[in-house]
Amino acid sequence: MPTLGVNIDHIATIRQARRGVEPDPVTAAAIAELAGADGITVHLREDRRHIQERDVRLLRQTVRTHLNLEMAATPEMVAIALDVKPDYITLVPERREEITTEGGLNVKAQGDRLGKFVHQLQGAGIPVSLFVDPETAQIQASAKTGAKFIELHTGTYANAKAGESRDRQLQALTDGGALAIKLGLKLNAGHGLDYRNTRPVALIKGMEELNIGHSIISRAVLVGLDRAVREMKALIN
Ligand SMILES: CC(=O)[C@@H](O)[C@H](O)COP(=O)(O)O
Ligand SMILES: NCC(=O)COP(=O)(O)O
Repeated sequence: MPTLGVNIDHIATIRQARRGVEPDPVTAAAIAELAGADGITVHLREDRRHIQERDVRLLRQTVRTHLNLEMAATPEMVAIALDVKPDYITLVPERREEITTEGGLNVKAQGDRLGKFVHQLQGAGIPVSLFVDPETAQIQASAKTGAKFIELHTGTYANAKAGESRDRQLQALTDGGALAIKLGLKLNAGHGLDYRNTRPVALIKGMEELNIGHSIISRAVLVGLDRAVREMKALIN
């Protein structure tokens, strides 16, 4: 069965709403690890909307499992990554105006450019994963870059209506996973996975790690609310 990488970006999103110090994603990472997370994932976006450089540097010192740094393929981000040295890097596409990641990298069109980043990072001892849609051409192009992993973008599957449409997306993930493994790539998946749609993806043959954030943090807020209100009430009375 795959391991679970917990994405803690969404803790930082709440912190950044007030530009304050809480909730601290570094503390969240430790709690996630104590609960059994196999890895911690953070996406240092170019616009720094949630995770900050300070978080990544502290997490590098505190994470006891493994640290997956998601980032855009740019010279600025590569310089940070080479300095911090996460356990692996996932290169993702970024558009400033997007609410969340909307799809995979176009490795087919940008293979040479991405291959240079892969070479530089892996040459420094940091394995690289490419975040791609489950499409044959993208997976074949990913293998050609020399990247060790791909992460299949599960967002389209997660957003599909349950039934035929979702089944088609699951089949695309299954076929994409089989191709990746045939080409010698290690296989991760993530984006939009939740308590209802994750199990079928976890069962895909050869799946190594699922990176899941938004649904876990959303549930944490709701299951933790009862206790938080009771604690405040006890303090007031
Ligand atoms: C690539 C990916 O799927 C994650 O980075 C996810 O997008 C994190 O959440 P945000 O899109 O809110 O940064
Ligand atoms: N790469 C996917 C990820 O890290 C988590 O995505 P989400 O569960 O927050 O949508």
